[in-house]
Amino acid sequence: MENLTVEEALEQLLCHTKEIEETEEVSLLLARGRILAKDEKAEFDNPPFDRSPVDGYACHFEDLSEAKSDTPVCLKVIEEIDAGQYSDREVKLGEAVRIMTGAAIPTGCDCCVRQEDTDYGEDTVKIFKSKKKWQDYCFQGEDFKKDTVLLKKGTKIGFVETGILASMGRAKVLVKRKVKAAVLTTGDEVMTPGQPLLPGKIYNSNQSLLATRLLDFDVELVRIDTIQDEPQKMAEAIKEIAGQVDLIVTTGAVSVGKKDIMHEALRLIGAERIFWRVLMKPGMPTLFSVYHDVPIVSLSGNPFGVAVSVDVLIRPMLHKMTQDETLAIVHKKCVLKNEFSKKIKGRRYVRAFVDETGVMIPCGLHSNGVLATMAGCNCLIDMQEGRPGIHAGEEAEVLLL
Ligand SMILES: Nc1nc2c(c(=O)[nH]1)N[C@H]1C(S)=C(S)[C@@H](COP(=O)(O)OP(=O)(O)OC[C@H]3O[C@@H](n4cnc5c(N)ncnc54)[C@H](O)[C@@H]3O)O[C@H]1N2
Ligand code: MOO
Repeated sequence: MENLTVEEALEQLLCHTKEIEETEEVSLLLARGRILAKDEKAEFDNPPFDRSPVDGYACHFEDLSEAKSDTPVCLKVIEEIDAGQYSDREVKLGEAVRIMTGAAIPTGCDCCVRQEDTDYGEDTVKIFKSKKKWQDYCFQGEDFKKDTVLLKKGTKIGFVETGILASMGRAKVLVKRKVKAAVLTTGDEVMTPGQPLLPGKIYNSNQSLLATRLLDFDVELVRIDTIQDEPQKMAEAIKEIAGQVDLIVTTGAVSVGKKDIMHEALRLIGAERIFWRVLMKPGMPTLFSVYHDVPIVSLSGNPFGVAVSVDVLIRPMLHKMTQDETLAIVHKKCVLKNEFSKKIKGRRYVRAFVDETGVMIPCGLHSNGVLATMAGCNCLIDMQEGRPGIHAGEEAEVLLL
């Protein structure tokens, strides 16, 4: 297949993408960003006991009905219970316990009084304020009740979820295994940053850009490499890594030049060629193949093409593999704040910045080989074919990055 629309290309990409079924247990502090592999149900009430929300005294509300600042009620203090301690003693009418925030309230008590409303007494205490039944009193299970599903399978674990899991007593958590991917860039003209630049060369920006974006999507990068522009070398690299990954992404060498070696490399290993060329700018010459059930997405070499294709084409595949809802593409309609006067021949993605006031296209060059003007951008404007440019005040379809 050739010259597919973005939607047709996505259909093919997703048709060759499988959900990851394997799970693994990870310790809670390493669970950030992972996807829960099963529902997490509470095995006990939390808190597991009635507790005091104040530093003060626990007692019977009935005893305090007449308590006022000028006519305090005096109660006998029978015990002190600090947080972490537990008492079996029953508190009777006329009695109180000294209690600290978070400590278990003993039986008999039905309210707590903050110490500022007392004389801080040790053996007896004067209380200057009346209370309602269960006032300043936290019940067992007010956070969660035994047998309640607190987190559903498929939830992405963030700081709140790790807190909830910890309060459930989990030291380890069952999560989906991460997607494993390899990033292979081509180009005899590219050099690894950090070396002095030689004539005719440029630095390899695709590798870092792509690897970082895949890390944003919580992908485990099993191999990141630069391969010479020789079909045999690329063929070997793909063969070597295919058994260890769920996805291979390459950049460059997919067009029609003499050194566009991806076509030959994939032929050499007998990969099934699914499609070539997607009707979009940038990223038009994208080539998609499958080798031993592993999808290989070969993106064009232009860095802006890579930046667009990783979100437009690869992100939906990762969404399917992980079922991570945060990877679902979000489209929004926004008002354009400035002008993009180029006539749109085919479908085009334009770098832009969106906020609550609208969407703004950066000035400077918008060529597919130009990455620098994308700095600070947080979205792409999805411009449909045939649109005669787009003007300030018009509505634009935005894809959030
Ligand atoms: N005669 C034709 N020429 C071209 C066509 C065409 O249809 N007929 N299509 C053009 C389009 S559109 C694109 S996109 C490019 C795609 O070419 P490739 O995907 O084969 O990519 P390369 O030629 O390898 O590289 C393109 C461009 O990007 C630079 N590049 C490559 N890799 C990196 C990297 N890792 N880091 C930074 N920059 C990289 C490379 O030096 C080139 O400048 O083909 C057009 N030509
Ligand atoms: O499709 Mo290419 O990335 O237009 O320049």
